[in-house]
Amino acid sequence: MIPLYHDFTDATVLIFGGGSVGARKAKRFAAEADVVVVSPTFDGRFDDADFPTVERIRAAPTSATVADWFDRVDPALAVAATDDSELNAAVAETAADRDVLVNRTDRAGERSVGSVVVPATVDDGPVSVAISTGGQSPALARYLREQIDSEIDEAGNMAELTGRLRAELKETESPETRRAMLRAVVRSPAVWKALHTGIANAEKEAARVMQDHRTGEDT
Ligand SMILES: C[C@@]1(CC(=O)O)c2cc3[nH]c(cc4nc(cc5[nH]c(cc(n2)[C@H]1CCC(=O)O)[C@@](C)(CC(=O)O)[C@@H]5CCC(=O)O)C(CC(=O)O)=C4CCC(=O)O)c(CCC(=O)O)c3CC(=O)O
Ligand SMILES: NC(=O)C1=CN([C@@H]2O[C@H](COP(=O)(O)OP(=O)(O)OC[C@H]3O[C@@H](n4cnc5c(N)ncnc54)[C@H](O)[C@@H]3O)[C@@H](O)[C@H]2O)C=CC1
Repeated sequence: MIPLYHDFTDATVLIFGGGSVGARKAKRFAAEADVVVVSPTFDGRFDDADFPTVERIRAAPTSATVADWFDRVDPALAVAATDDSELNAAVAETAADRDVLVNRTDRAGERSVGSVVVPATVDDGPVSVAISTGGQSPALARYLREQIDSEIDEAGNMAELTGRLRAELKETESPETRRAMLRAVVRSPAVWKALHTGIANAEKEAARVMQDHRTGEDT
């Protein structure tokens, strides 16, 4: 399995199963995609006040009718999240036939081409860290996510700050100098510390680090 980030803007994700797992995946994908959930029953968390907008269709597809739902919805990704492993298998098979990505939630191994796993993720602004245990231990993925979450405080602001500096330095510096300066800024404890007190302070500290670097001083 090779990690990739996939853009789901304007794409549809079709989820079979409206239980707790279907709800978790629906919430995840609704951050970007149009989500359609097909299920005879829906978990209470679909009614939570902060639950994103998803289309709920009350129906119980069978292995014979799964393909009709693919025709109707034309998804970029299908999620098999029912508690019926035969139906989940039919979803995976139909997706494979149509070159549609598939996330099978009731399987940790025996994946086929086009299958994806949903990692545990930490987001901070434009920064996102994804953790997979290769399907071995989702509980560990969750634990590591919690650890990393507290460790990358301010990473989003650091990304925005160095993103801006990077654009500026592209105009003025050689690639070698730019790389050395940006590496120095993201490694500077003083810049990380300054981020906690506001972006303006961090900008000043970064300018100092870059200047020190330009004149060859130790940063
Ligand atoms: C293969 C994968 C397929 C996929 O869903 O993409 C998969 C499969 C299975 N999960 C199972 C169980 C649990 N899953 C979680 C939690 C998460 N599971 C997620 C992903 C994945 N789960 C993919 C692999 C990711 C990887 O590579 O590590 C996370 C990371 C992302 C998300 O789902 O959003 C999310 C944490 C989100 C977060 O908190 O950040 C917990 C922990 C908990 O709930 O506290 C438990 C109970 C403890 C345990 O069993 O470990 C079972 C057994 C079901 C049964 O008992 O029948 C199967 C099927 C099987 O193992 O056969
Ligand atoms: N990947 C993961 O992170 C996890 C995966 N699982 C797996 O996911 C499966 C679902 O787990 P939960 O959501 O907790 O179960 P659940 O029992 O809460 O939900 C199952 C849902 O599937 C629906 N369903 C049943 N037949 C259907 C059909 N023919 N078409 C569409 N929907 C149908 C049910 O109405 C229900 O809403 C479990 O069987 C388990 O194997 C469980 C825990 C975590």
